[in-house]
Amino acid sequence: MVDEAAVRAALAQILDPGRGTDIITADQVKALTIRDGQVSFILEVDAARGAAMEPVRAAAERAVAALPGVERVSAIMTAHAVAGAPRTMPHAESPAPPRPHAHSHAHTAAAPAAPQKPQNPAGVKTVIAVASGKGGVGKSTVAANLAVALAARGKKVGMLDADVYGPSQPRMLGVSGRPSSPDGRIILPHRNHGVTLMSLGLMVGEDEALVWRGPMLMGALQQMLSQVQWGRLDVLVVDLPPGTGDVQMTLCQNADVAGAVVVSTPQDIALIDARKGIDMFRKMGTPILGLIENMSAFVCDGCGKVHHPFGHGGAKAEAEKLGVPFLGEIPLDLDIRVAGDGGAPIVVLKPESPQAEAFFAVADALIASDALR
Ligand SMILES: Nc1ncnc2c1ncn2[C@@H]1O[C@H](COP(=O)(O)OP(=O)(O)OP(=O)(O)O)[C@@H](O)[C@H]1O
Repeated sequence: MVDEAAVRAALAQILDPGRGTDIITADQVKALTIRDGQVSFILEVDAARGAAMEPVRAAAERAVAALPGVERVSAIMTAHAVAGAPRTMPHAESPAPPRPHAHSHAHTAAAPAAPQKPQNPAGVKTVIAVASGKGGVGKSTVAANLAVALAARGKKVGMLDADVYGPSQPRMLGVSGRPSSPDGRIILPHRNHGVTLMSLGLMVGEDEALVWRGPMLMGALQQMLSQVQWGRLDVLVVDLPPGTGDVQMTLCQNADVAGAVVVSTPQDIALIDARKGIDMFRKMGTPILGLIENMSAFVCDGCGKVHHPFGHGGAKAEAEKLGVPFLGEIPLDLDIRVAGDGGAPIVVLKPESPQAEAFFAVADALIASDALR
């Protein structure tokens, strides 16, 4: 297994001729992620030298690919924010998305085309990502309730379940069965609770998705973005896998993401991870629409007292510190879990409940933001 130190050591051999130092010393390598032999990172470059840096990016990718235990490398360049400059310089990877059964293929570096702004799927006005730095903080629960709350407010809503390591939206939105494809290319999504849904879980089953390898996952995500007949949508909510990695990058390269909503519990450790997530989106040039504190307060059934099992207010304080909007608190509540796990989110099941109100408040905050105008 390759580790971070080995990857950094390999990258420290790569010189940026423009600066005269190696890319590690120049602190140009960001968001380094290693997962099961798959390495991804961002190479931060000066906007003016973007094209000239492609050989450096390719060399960095090759250096890491040569390390024992590395199966695939994905390095993308981002430019420092300069007014009017492109946000991300996509590399040309797998333009034709493989079918779900396609064999994994080695990643090869290719020269980038002129920087271009990624396009949203046909008919989709706005794409919003729901992310978390850490697993199990309730990101999918929040995404599902947010989607149905936005639909209840009159928006045309789609949900793309890109949580490829544990696609749970079919279960949460009460949908099952493989989507049909009349011509073998266009995929017809399911629809329930006013939300149009597509999930890798519907194509291959929750368990099978777990054993997929990076390139297949990336191809499947591209396929879900481009081949699903989403129809006209005001907003496509994308439920991302936890953490920072390939899926997040692939999404930002393949859609014009209006912004990311980051879900965290009030705990320190979850917040540290949320911070990393926020950092990655910022590096990708994706705006942060706000932070949501999930599992915030717990109202005891017996005594009616409010408890804070994971602490309280951490996300709000963190949002202030990071200068991102705080979108609201969602209580830790048995009904939220039972409803979500049963296929009808609490916003659908008990729309008048205080728990549903909490989700509606977040949806309203988003509707009021620039992203959904
Ligand atoms: N506010 C809440 N109150 C009670 N239970 C919750 C709440 N939020 C989420 N849960 C429950 O916690 C579990 C994990 O939630 P969920 O799957 O949404 O998390 P996740 O962050 O998407 O996880 P993963 O990253 O593993 O996909 C689920 O059983 C869900 O019903």
